[in-house]
Amino acid sequence: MQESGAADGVHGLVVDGLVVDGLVVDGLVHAYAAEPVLADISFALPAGRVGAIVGPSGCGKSTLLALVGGLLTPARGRIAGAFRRPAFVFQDPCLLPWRTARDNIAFGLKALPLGRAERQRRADALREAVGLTAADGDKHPQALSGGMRQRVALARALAIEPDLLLLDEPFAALDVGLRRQMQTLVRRLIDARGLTTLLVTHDLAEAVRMADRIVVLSARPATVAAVREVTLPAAGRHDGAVHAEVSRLVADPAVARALAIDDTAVDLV
Ligand SMILES: Nc1ncnc2c1ncn2[C@@H]1O[C@H](COP(=O)(O)OP(=O)(O)OP(=O)(O)O)[C@@H](O)[C@H]1O
Repeated sequence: MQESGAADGVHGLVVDGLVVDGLVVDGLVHAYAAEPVLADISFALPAGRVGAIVGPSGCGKSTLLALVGGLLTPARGRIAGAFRRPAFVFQDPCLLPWRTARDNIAFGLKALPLGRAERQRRADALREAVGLTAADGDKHPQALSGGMRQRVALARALAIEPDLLLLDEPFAALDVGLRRQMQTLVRRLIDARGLTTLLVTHDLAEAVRMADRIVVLSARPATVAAVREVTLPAAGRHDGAVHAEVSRLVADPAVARALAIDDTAVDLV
């Protein structure tokens, strides 16, 4: 692989003479001090698709996401893609407690050359898109439920019109019913924007519900144990179909080995 277009700030990759459009992670290695975390990570994600990263606890999933989003610098390897504006959503919504929901959503827009009225207009449109009422928009975070706070965090991430969305266990703190609602909502918002998205999750069913491609990491120091396509159409991810797809994945020896799944653990996913 060779990089192209670096001079104009666009980092496409040329593979066999073709420019690859999307995210390419190539031979990534990372360590914290002397502790190796990622040993050799390579995978690609086509533009506009959703990738999920799954793997055993502590294998380096969040570290990989932070590297892709530019929060950390890899010891070796590279990340390529024509992305200029990544946005993160974490498990903790990290809202400013002294600002209303609407102002939290509008916060990132302060960096753009927009007047206050336009910032508020955009924030209101996103507030509505994530299912919050005008009255919710006037509330401070402590007056919102956990699910509502996560909707604000999502709207804030989308407000900057990112070209890469990075989701780190965004629904892990929500109860099951709410998690399903949020998975459906987020996938709909991603599809409407054609937004390239990488999701870290410990939940294989969530990966199947939301992603087009699943990257399975091994235990630390992590390598890529398997990359699997989700074969369900985005519109057909009802519980039965998701369960069947999860069963197919856990029966896959490379996936099962990496996630340390045996027959007795299938019901846990
Ligand atoms: N800032 C840091 N400094 C030192 N070590 C770190 C740091 N962040 C993470 N680690 C260590 O790196 C390893 C990978 O952590 P990371 O959070 O990336 O894994 P993970 O797969 O996302 O974990 P989990 O499934 O538990 O959420 C862990 O051993 C963790 O303790």
